[in-house]
Amino acid sequence: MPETASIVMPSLVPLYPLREIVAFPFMIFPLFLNGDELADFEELLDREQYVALVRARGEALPGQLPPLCQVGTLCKVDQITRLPEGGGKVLLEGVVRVQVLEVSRAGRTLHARCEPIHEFVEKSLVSDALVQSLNALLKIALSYGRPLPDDVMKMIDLIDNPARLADLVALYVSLSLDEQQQLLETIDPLERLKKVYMHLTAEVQRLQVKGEVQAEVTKRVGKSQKEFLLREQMKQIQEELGEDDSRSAEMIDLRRKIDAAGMPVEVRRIADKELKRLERINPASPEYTVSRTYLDYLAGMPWRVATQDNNDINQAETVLDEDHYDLQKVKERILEYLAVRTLRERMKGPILCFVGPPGVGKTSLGKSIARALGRKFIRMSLGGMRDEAEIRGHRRTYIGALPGRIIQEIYRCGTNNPVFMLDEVDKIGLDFRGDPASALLEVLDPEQNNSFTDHYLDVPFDLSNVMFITTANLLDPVPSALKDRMEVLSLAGYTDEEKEKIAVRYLIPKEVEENGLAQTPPDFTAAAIYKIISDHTREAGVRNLQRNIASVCRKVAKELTQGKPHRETIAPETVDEFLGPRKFFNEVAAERDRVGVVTGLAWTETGGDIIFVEATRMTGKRELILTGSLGEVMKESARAALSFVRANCAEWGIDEQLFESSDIHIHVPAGAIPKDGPSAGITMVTAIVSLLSGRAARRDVAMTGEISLTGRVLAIGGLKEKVLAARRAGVRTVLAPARNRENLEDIPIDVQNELEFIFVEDVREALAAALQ
Ligand SMILES: Nc1ncnc2c1ncn2[C@@H]1O[C@H](COP(=O)(O)OP(=O)(O)OP(=O)(O)O)[C@@H](O)[C@H]1O
Repeated sequence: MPETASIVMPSLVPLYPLREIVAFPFMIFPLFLNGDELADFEELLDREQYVALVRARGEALPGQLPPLCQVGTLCKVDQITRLPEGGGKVLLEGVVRVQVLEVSRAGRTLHARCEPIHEFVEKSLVSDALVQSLNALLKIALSYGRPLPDDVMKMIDLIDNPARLADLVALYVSLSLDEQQQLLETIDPLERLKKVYMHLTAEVQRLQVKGEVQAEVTKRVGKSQKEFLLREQMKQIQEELGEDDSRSAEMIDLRRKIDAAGMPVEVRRIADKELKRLERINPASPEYTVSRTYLDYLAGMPWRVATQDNNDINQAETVLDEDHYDLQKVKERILEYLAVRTLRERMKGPILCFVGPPGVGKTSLGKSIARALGRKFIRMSLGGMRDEAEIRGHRRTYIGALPGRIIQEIYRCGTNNPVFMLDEVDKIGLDFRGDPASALLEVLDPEQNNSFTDHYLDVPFDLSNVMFITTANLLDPVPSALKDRMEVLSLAGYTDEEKEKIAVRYLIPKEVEENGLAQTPPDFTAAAIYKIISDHTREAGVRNLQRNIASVCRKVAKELTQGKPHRETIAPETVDEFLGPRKFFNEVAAERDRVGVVTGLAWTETGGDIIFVEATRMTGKRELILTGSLGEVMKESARAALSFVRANCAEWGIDEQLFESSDIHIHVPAGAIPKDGPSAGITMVTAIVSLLSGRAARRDVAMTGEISLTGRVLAIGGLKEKVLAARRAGVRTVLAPARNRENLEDIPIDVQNELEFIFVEDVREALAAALQ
């Protein structure tokens, strides 16, 4: 590169106006010219080696000089290359700044009288600091992505002349043509260096902001792209590690399931997060199974799957009638319930609760409701449930944790609006592991169950479309908070006649079909059915009746396959033959009347039953002994009975002294079965009076009623069940509280006709009727 000091300027130099660039000293640059321009340029040079390149701020007006700047750069022409497509490339090298003193035109060429601008730089602390700062700043710009060729960077490192450094760096800072020209015109090198420094600082700031914006944009826009890339990379890593494709296939499958599950947004977010976690877990670790099972549950829950309801009430009525005999009141109430549900889209209505002894059709009514509505049916027993987690599930932090039974059943059934029958709400327990009843309340309460949160699932699931129905054998033990939310429908039990009809219309066809006898159905005679009912079953419902019919059918099937003659008719003798000796006897009819033994009527889980209250007396010290698994209430009613008899003993000719010298023992046999309730009061009074007065009690008179200390007889519950039990046991007369007279209408007419009913207000009336 020529040194500026060595240049001897000719008096006139060719001048070439530049429009698109500003030429700087030390700059090596090409100038591309078309054919005409090249011809002009060559004419201009006319064997000269130097040319002054000066910026023109616009086109020349005809006959005038172009508007030229005052400062330009004297350049050396290194090479002219003609290009094949026409025109050419002139390679130039900046030598020195020149001040243009005068311009002259000769034809199409310009010449100028110029003066070189010599720069003298004295090195100083300021110039050193500026050079260093500029160097450092350049490196920062470089780190922000400002492109700078390696050799230029090296060159910059070597230059310690501020004037040259300023000119060189100026070439690599983004500047407008005007800014470049200004720099060219700044003669003081330190001043120029400062300006370059300012421009570079501004550029670094721009780069920094641009970098931040870009990073933000990349973060947002590129997230999915990044995920894609990462996933691809992971796939490659897995392949290299030899992990087979089945895992990625499993993930794809799981993702597809999650996509198809129709989860609410919040749940979807959790599922996606869990899936990402799963992808990172080693499939051999137990954690993998835990996470996988959880995702299976999330994806498998019927978030949006529901069956279409059939709202045709007439059709529902037909289904209920098809499946069940009688039960008019209950069916009527069910239909009303369904009708209201149809009219009101989202009924926050009561939960139906079927109460009654086993085998009266509670479960099968639930099934029929599901069939009528076209919904799926789930049945779940709450009996003996003590742990809240059985309903609400365990948190996933527990090893082997699973959702509660409610969510499990919904998951299994695959729709979010099944008919869900919760059996035995009266048997639900409570202990240190929590209160399942309160968890159940959350499930059943229409106010809260649209966001039921199972501990395992840990996200809310809407149970408000589920139709819950509960069943219980007895209503009393049902927790009152639950009772409040339920509408109770009682199913009391059947008379023998009803049972016979149920057998003929429903149970026998069902069992015949079940046992493969549809082609050759045996004909059960009415007498045979009655025989099964009275000799082989003692129940309020028809469960055992169905079992015995099934047993008969199996035996017929066995004979048929053994090639024995086909039994076309099942007569009472056939029943004897197939089912063996009778299992139940008419205790009451068979027994003789005794002193101190009285027939009572009790209401138990299995319906009504007869009990015997026995009283006996020993010499002693006025002690009352009570045995037979009696509950507290029953014990109290025994004490009240004794007090009443003692207070009024003269009425029945009993010596008061007898109480002073006696211990009285009251026992209620079937001692293993717990008994409770106040309704045996009247029976206890009768047993004590019978014992102490020596008058035998009529065995075929059965009684029920609570007593007050004055002898008033108070109302009791479950009269229908008790009456049916009395009839089964062969009782002829039923003594009941006068206040229960209205319940008589629940009792079938044929039963009413068969039994004598005595409604009493005072226990004395009962004594008169029962004692001989
Ligand atoms: N009124 C009826 N008409 C026709 N079949 C009946 C009737 N009542 C009961 N059944 C039949 O008796 C059988 C037992 O009934 P189900 O299982 O519904 O009793 P449940 O009351 O639910 O007993 P549990 O309390 O033990 O669950 C079923 O096969 C049912 O179809």
